[in-house]
Amino acid sequence: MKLTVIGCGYLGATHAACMAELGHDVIGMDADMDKVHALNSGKAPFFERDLDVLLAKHTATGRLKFTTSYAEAAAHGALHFIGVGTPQRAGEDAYDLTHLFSAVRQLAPRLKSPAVVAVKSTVPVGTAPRVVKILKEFAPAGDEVEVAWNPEFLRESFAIEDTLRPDRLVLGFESERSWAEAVLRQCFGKIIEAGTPTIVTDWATAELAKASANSFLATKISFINAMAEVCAAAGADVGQLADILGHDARIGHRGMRPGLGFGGGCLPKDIRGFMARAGELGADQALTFLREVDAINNRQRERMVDLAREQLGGNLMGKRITIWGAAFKPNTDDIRDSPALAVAHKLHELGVIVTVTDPKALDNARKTHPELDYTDDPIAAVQDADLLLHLTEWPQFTHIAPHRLAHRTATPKVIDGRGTLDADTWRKAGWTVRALNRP
Ligand SMILES: NC(=O)c1ccc[n+]([C@@H]2O[C@H](COP(=O)([O-])OP(=O)(O)OC[C@H]3O[C@@H](n4cnc5c(N)ncnc54)[C@H](O)[C@@H]3O)[C@@H](O)[C@H]2O)c1
Ligand SMILES: O=c1ccn([C@@H]2O[C@H](COP(=O)(O)OP(=O)(O)O[C@H]3O[C@H](CO)[C@@H](O)[C@H](O)[C@H]3O)[C@@H](O)[C@H]2O)c(=O)[nH]1
Repeated sequence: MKLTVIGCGYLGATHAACMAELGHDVIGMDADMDKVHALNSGKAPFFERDLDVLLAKHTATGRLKFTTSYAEAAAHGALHFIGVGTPQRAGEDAYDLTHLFSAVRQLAPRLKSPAVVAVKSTVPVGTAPRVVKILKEFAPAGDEVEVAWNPEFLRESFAIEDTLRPDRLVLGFESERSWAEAVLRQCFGKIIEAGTPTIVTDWATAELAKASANSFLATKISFINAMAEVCAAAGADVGQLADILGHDARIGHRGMRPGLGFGGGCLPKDIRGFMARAGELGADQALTFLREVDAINNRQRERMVDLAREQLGGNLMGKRITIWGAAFKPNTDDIRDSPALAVAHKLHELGVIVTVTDPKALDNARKTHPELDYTDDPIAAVQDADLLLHLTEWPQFTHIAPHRLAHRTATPKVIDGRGTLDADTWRKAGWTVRALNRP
């Protein structure tokens, strides 16, 4: 099939490459010329495992190319996925849908023959009819342009795997057995034939599927972090507690790792956007628990700063703290709402000399946080440090032998914010070890 993907960021570039991998003839369209240039030369403009391999493979075969031109995109085939960003509005909880409506507004006048516009961006429930209204008003093909809602559940760092082998496919349409459904079933044919649960539903349910999935995931993380706070107060071990809970198949071990909490371009803004939308719908009471989920999450960052202060004898001013981690989680260069950088920034504000290291996210971090010091080498980073904070659990950090570090520091003290360092080994290597919310 000939199809396009409009918006080629973390989601869209991955989707475009994976659609080519499925055998489709794909044009990715993005407003950012530098991104398009990188993608056309077979390079991802961000770090996602194996994406470069897929991009190089399919830009070479000619099955995948990228453009900044809406005209070129609109003229290429009849299926247009939209994956532009839907960030949080500055100073508000609600979504900023400017990019989405702008993309639809620019695509619409160029749709001269029947087409399907399949939206993947995460949105507040009730957005689909607003997209339809723009298409009806501006697309020459009018009613022959159908809208499908195809929420995306991929996780960064597993983006290709999650796109090609998703847990489920959700396809939302205005009516049963529409042309749009046939088109999307053809597009995802290989995935559907592989036995992927495929749920065909209405627009609103498809939109809500995404908001509620991310709310559940965020709640699970904040639940275990709330338990961690209680464990800390009661002298219990939250690591063992999480393990015990996870053996109950109804709870499960996944997505319940206690620590510094969630960040990234999705969970934080999606729970806030969901609350804002519920408020508009008069259903705000239903989601007040998400306010607490958000508060528990943000509190872990404050607790980390408090623990750092405590480890430094109550005084942060002028101290040197090294932070392992800038990305919001390992195996990505994404620093959107990164818990590690939030802690780094707060410590800097409190007068600490902060040095940050990360295997992939330093370029991004330097742009948004020029106030911090950076170094590529996690071992050199601890030179003369009064305290080391392990805030993003990259395997590169976990694999460093602590005896190689202790003598470099001013005082060999570490706080593990992700619970993945082997405390015994570190203690044997001469370190004072603390973990967030653990005795
Ligand atoms: N990143 C993820 O893991 C993920 C997973 C599932 C869903 N989502 C959702 O997907 C959407 C995109 O997220 P992302 O992380 O890829 O964001 P991103 O910021 O990485 O990418 C968005 C891209 O859209 C482009 N863009 C913006 N306005 C445009 C326009 N008018 N025309 C063409 N291109 C335009 C930007 O240049 C950028 O490259 C969001 O709604 C997000 O919530 C993201
Ligand atoms: O047990 C856990 C699991 C995750 N996290 C943190 O939670 C955040 C989010 O992690 P993860 O869900 O792996 O990353 P994302 O790539 O943000 O993916 C989420 O957000 C995407 C965008 O909406 C969705 O598509 C995915 O299904 C959803 O998992 C990160 O900061 C993690 O460090 C924890 O603290 N404990």
